[in-house]
Amino acid sequence: MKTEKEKMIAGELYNAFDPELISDRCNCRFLLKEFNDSKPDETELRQNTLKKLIGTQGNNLLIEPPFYCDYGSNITVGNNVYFNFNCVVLDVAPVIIGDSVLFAPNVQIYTATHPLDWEQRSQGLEYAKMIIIGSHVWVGGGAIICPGVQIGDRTVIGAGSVVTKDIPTDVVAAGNPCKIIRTLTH
Ligand SMILES: CC(=O)SCCNC(=O)CCNC(=O)[C@H](O)C(C)(C)COP(=O)(O)OP(=O)(O)OC[C@H]1O[C@@H](n2cnc3c(N)ncnc32)[C@H](O)[C@@H]1OP(=O)(O)O
Repeated sequence: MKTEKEKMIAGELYNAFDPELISDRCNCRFLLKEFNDSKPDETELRQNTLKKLIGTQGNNLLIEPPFYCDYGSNITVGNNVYFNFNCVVLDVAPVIIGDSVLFAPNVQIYTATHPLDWEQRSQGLEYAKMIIIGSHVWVGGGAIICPGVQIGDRTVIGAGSVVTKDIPTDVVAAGNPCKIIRTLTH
């Protein structure tokens, strides 16, 4: 039988108040506090904390505090990834980010979702859908990436967008809901 954690990662309905998950979130919050309370010149402390916090990371991950996430362990980032101030990643399901990706301030990445059926919601059951962001993507300030979305390589997402559906490679897309506004030729 699957544990609640295994169900969560697999995108199935799970109980978020399972003791193992509560403990994982608590550990994550201690690491976030250490990171977010660090001083600007405590580079080594920040890097060491990020190594413990983020599941898999390439070289040169740079995150401006404050940063928030649910588990950290479900985040995979490639090389040269940058998060500006106040980004939120609800990594209930995996969040996979490619190389050389820029996140402007206040970007929010939500894999977490809840049943639309109120009776299921009131039982405390929830689920999550994986998010994949390709390489060389730039996500503008305040954008919200909704559960299950994939964003293709080299694409630009405009500030304030709500990305509810997949966005292909090599486009500029913006708005709520986020739509392609032009194609990029390189
Ligand atoms: C790490 C960091 O990133 S820190 C920097 C933080 N900065 C940002 O977040 C800025 C993000 N930049 C944007 O959102 C820009 O508007 C861009 C990149 C999307 C502009 O892309 P361009 O292709 O140059 O779009 P352009 O300015 O020509 O606008 C084209 C149309 O899209 C609209 N548009 C542009 N940006 C947006 C947006 N964010 N939301 C909604 N509509 C938009 C324009 O109003 C215009 O509409 P119109 O044709 O009806 O007049």
